Amino acid sequence: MSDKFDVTALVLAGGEAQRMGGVDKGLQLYAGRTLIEIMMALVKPVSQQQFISANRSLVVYQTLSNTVVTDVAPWQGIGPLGGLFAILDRLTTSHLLLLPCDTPRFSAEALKCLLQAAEQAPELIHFIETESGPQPLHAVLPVAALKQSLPIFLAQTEHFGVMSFYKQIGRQAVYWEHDEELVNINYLDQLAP
Ligand SMILES: Nc1nc2c(ncn2[C@@H]2O[C@H](COP(=O)(O)OP(=O)(O)OP(=O)(O)O)[C@@H](O)[C@H]2O)c(=O)[nH]1
Repeated sequence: MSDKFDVTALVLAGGEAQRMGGVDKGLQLYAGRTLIEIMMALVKPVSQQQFISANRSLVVYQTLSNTVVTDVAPWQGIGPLGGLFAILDRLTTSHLLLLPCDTPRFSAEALKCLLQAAEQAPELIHFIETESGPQPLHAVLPVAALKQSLPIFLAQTEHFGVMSFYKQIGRQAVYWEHDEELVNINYLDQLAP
C-alpha cells in the first residue's frame, strides 16, 4: 500500500437548515462572504481536490467547486453520512477532510493541527474536540477504510450518527483549545457580524 498522504476536502452544505427557516444555509452571508465561500477558501490551500455536498442551488455551488455532489438513494435525508456516502466513488486521495459549511470561525491553525495528527496516524479517523465536546464534522478520514466500512454501516444501522460510524474504524480526538471557533451558525440572527 502507498504511504502517500493526500487530501480531498468535502464541505457539507446539504442540510435543510430548518432552524434558519429552510433557507440554503451555505449561501447565507457572514461578514461579507457566503458561508460556503469561507469554508472553501479555508480548505483550498490544504487539499488536492475540493468537493461540495449540496442538494439545492447546484448551479451556484458549481461556481465554487468542479465537483458538487448530491445525496443519493437510498441514503438521502439521513444527515451528514448521506453526503459522505454520495462521494465514495469519486475519492482518489488517501484521506478525506470533512467540514460543515456552518463554522466560519474555524481557523487554518486548527485545520493544520488536525491534518498533522492525521498524517501521524493515518489509519485512524481524527476529529476536533473542544471543551464543549467532540466535533465529528471537523474530521480527517482514511479513504480506504471509509469506502469499505460506510456502505456496510449504513446497511446495518437504523441510527445514522456520525460518531457511531467512526467507532467502526477507530478514531482519535484532536484537542483544540479555542472553543469559540467551533460555534455553529444555525439561526439567522447568528449571521450578523
Ligand atoms: N449532504 C448532506 N449534508 C447534511 C445533511 N444534513 C445536514 N447536513 C450538513 O451537515 C452540517 C450540520 O448540519 P445541521 O446543522 O445538523 O443541519 P442543518 O440541516 O444544516 O440545519 P437544521 O435543519 O437547522 O438542523 C451542515 O453543514 C449541513 O449542511 C444531509 O442530509 N445531507
